[in-house]
Amino acid sequence: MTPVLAFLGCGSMNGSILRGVLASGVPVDRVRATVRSAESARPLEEQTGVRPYVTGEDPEANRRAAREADVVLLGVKPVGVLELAREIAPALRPGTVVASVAAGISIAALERALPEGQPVVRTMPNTPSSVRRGVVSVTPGSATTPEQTAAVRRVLEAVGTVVEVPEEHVDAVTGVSGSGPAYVFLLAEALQQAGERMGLPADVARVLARETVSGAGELLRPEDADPAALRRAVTSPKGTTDRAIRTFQENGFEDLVAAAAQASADRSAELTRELSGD
Ligand SMILES: NC(=O)C1=CN([C@@H]2O[C@H](COP(=O)(O)OP(=O)(O)OC[C@H]3O[C@@H](n4cnc5c(N)ncnc54)[C@H](O)[C@@H]3O)[C@@H](O)[C@H]2O)C=CC1
Ligand SMILES: O=C(O)[C@@H]1CCC=N1
Repeated sequence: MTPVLAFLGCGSMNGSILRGVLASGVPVDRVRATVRSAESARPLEEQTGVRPYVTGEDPEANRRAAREADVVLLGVKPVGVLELAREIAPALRPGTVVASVAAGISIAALERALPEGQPVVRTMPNTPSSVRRGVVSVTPGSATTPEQTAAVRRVLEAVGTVVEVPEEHVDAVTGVSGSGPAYVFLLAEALQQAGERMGLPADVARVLARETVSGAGELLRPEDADPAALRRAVTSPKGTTDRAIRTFQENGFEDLVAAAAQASADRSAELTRELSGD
């Protein structure tokens, strides 16, 4: 039997996982969702068929969804996660697994906010989950059994690739794949701007940039795809790409990407100190 999944706080990230889960064939009646207002509820219901519980109309909304769930996914902004955990604590059954998608909320902090022994899984997903092309890390809590971790893995495997990591690696995962889609979109924006600067009409530059980034992504899709080999296949010796790649490298492209990923990871660690108290 498919477990009942409750998406508490259904914005960008939890909404992406919810959409991916439904696209994988999980029936709507196995899904619960909560949002704050009727304005957010309407588009979610229209797009997914899930009728969310609205916290602004029903103060019991989060507890109601949590009570009905086998797996709860906490999807509010980091600053609200522990408060939400404390709010739903009285409604949880002992075996309900509480998964958090939040940056900066440690397993210890989450466990302190929940009833003793409550199974917890910390995850770091990304938004391509909505089209079932996410990649997500999972880290089980101290009271979480392998079966309970497997239950969360099954939910997330429906929306992408799952890796299990120790908690000390979560900041780095955040720097690479949690924030990573934004780096790729930034590249698409920059390519579009470059096209426009060279005189292309905006609509042409836009389609060239979008299709280049998403088409290149498709080539990377097979498990054995090698980005360096794919790059070499575009790069003729002394040709146009060779000149462009040299320009990237002479201007510190790899170091820039490493610094950006590190900045995301550092912010994740900083959030943990600010919000989790450990
Ligand atoms: N956006 C992303 O690409 C990623 C986000 N995350 C994590 O996901 C979490 C959510 O981030 P986003 O989805 O970007 O933010 P968001 O603002 O789009 O979504 C949060 C949603 O929760 C709702 N909400 C707030 N308080 C609530 C409450 N008490 N009860 C019910 N709903 C409530 C808000 O109205 C909003 O719709 C964060 O903790 C973030 O660290 C993790 C990985 C990637
Ligand atoms: O920007 C953020 O803080 C969240 C976490 C990873 C991606 N988005």
